[in-house]
Amino acid sequence: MTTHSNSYDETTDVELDLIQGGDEDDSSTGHDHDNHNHDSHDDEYDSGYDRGELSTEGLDLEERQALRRVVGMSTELTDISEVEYRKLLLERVVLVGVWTEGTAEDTENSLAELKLLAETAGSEVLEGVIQRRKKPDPATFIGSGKVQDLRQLVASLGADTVIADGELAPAQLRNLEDRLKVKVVDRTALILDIFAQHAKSKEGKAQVELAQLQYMKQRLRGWGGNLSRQAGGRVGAAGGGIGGRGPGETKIETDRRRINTKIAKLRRELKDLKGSRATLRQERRRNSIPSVAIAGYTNAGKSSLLNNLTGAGVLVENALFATLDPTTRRTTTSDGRVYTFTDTVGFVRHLPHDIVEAFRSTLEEVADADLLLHVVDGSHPDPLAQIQAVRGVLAEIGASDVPEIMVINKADLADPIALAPILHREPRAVVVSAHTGEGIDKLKLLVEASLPQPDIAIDALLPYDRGDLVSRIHSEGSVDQLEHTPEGTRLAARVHPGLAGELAPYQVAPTH
Ligand SMILES: Nc1nc2c(ncn2[C@@H]2O[C@H](COP(=O)(O)OP(=O)(O)OP(=O)(O)O)[C@@H](O)[C@H]2O)c(=O)[nH]1
Repeated sequence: MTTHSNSYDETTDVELDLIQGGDEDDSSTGHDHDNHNHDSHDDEYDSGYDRGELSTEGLDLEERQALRRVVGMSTELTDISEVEYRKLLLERVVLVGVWTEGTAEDTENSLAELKLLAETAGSEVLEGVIQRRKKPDPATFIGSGKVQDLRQLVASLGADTVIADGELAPAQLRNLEDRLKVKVVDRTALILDIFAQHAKSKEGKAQVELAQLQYMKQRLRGWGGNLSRQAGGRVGAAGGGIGGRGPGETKIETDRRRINTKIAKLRRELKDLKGSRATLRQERRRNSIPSVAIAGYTNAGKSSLLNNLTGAGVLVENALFATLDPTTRRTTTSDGRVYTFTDTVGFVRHLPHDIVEAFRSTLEEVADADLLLHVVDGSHPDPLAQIQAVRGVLAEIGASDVPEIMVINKADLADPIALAPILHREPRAVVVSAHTGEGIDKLKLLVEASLPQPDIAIDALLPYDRGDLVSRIHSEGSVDQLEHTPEGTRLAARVHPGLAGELAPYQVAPTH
């Protein structure tokens, strides 16, 4: 990403324009690998089309009326072209970050990622500003002088939202809103908002709502008397724009007690849902079906990899956090043993703690797995930072001990020279492309070799009415010899302990 200023002065506040509008070359933003091209102010709404998120179906009556008021039309919503519609729904956003540690590039990468997050949430990013400071200003995040500059910038661009690249304390948020006169959102609220948009299952929705309520509860006091955050109060992709989706103002402004009651109710619901998920997992475990979890940074290509490995047909989107609900697919090893792949929620730098907590039961899929495929986007400018962020979350959910294979994806886009340091550090890494299929066979072999092996030798004679056990030996174990005798099927095989127990009555030789 190109910046307008090279003068990173340690002592003074330096403002960097990161995201350039209008005529600037988009390649300068350094993340065109994602095919996002939203920098222009006046066109380019195409990636929204790709994600198919322009459906007007989700709008309720109030939103339809609001939209009609805005365009001054008495016709039906469907008369408005999709592009017009999209323009009306976009929040016009200015990003602001504080560079306190690391290199300028780290801060720029973080802001570039914030831009993708904002676009995923359905915003149009007009400008990005970074201020060099020793630490964020406790009152206003950026220095008070810079707040004035930002206010002018916001006014001149006609922005309606400012997104801070960090988690704002309630007072910082209130002060910034007071001074900037527009809505202010932080990175955490933005991520929660994306999760709210993408949650599909009952469990996913409950998890997101729980995380949002926790976030809001801590900020109850900070929000009194500020700009309205009434859900549906402005035209937004799903009502209310960033920070307005999910539980709206009505819930927030009542009182802490009501929020606590709701939190308790959600926790109970989640406990029940967790129970059924655990039963399924136990069932898999009882049958000793090995499980492989696919984890990694958001947009690394986890769903694409699952599709390539299993033909799962899972939706793949060039959007952050497209998958929130775990998807499990069965597959077989080359010698016919059944095992599963589970694709789960993507990770991101500074994944809000409330999210990790709320998604704990989902993330336990990863902690419980026999093997972990850690997918890395090999074409990303800073894959090592992503690897670090993922490992941080893995540690937080107790999954550090799960044996891991690192899968460096998007080999078709990646620069082999840039991958060298990762391959050096991660000797078990496999380079693949979920798109071209490069490296996938090698990965499959490595996965098969890393699965827990059935290791109890049996020699059983199974009567012909126990064909069910014969097929289980085939799918769960490894058959060495098979013979059809007048009394039944005689099998020498290696199986897992659970199956060995069930076969005990049919043993013709002691186990060893
Ligand atoms: N060129 C290229 N693009 C890929 C490859 N694998 C995935 N992609 C693209 O990367 C984007 C993200 O892919 P997904 O499979 O949805 O990634 P994910 O990790 O499941 O994403 P989240 O669910 O958002 O965390 C999509 O646009 C894919 O088409 C690859 O091997 N090569």
